[in-house]
Amino acid sequence: MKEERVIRIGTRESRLAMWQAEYVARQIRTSHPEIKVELVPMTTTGDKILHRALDQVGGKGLFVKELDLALREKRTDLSVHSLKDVPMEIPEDLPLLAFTGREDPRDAVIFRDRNLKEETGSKLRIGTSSSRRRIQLQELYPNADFPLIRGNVQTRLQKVESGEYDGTVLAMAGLKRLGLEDRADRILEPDEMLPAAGQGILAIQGRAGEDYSFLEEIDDEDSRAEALAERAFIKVLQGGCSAPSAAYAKMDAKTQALWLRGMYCPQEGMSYMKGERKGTPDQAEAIGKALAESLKERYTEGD
Ligand SMILES: NCc1[nH]cc(CCC(=O)O)c1CC(=O)O
Repeated sequence: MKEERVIRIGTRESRLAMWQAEYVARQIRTSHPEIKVELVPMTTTGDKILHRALDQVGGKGLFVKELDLALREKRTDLSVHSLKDVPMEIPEDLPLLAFTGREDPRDAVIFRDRNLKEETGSKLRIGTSSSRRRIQLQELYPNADFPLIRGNVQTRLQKVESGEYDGTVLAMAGLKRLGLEDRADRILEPDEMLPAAGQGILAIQGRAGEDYSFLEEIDDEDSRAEALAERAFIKVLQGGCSAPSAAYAKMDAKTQALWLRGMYCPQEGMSYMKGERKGTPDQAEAIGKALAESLKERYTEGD
């Protein structure tokens, strides 16, 4: 008798991370009913340190280290991540194998009271821990304060509900996955708030040199091109890891052109610059690099 293949998926324990891992598990089971898929939930260092901005305690890598170790020790076979939390440098032995179809890439503002969304001139307290969100929010709510807020999606929503903050910003992708999209009081279009690289896409990571052909049905070509362009852009600009940056690429379904928009700001407090560039999906990384270089150049020329 053929032995049953078991695939164990490592995931963070938050409700959002668990939903995402279960989503990938379901997709594998659907396209490969012969495979048994199990989740292996883990607490990561990033989840334990809740009182400081991530920028200050080591960045995105904190959410990934424990999952990487589990893959290397073969306690798991795959990790599922929100691509936006995956560092730009990936260890060679643990490649990203597949990218899921993109969920809503936009951000949304959630207010204590829905009417506050019109109060663009008021001194609101809008909690965020992301410099990308903060510097773009400043344009929309110029008189607001942006105190630090940490915790998972539900915790942040509770902190707004309790009145600790007047509002916060969350990704639509997370809200939708958790069935909380009703909470979005003001959805921000990419022109108003350029998303983080990878926002809305799930990345599936595994060990180099193993057979992961069962992921073929999951891997989404458009997401892959968008992810590569966005991440190539950020990689060029990542001098200090706390530099605010944003990148959003979109495959045009009709023309099959790949559009990339990016934001560059060398350091919070300095002015930022946005630009865009178009190409074909096979040029994804080149487009990202080229846009980053050109924004850098324009910036230093004082344009
Ligand atoms: N930093 C936490 C995080 N990582 C990914 C998402 C949303 C889901 C996604 O982008 O796919 C969130 C929550 C948020 O920023 O609101």
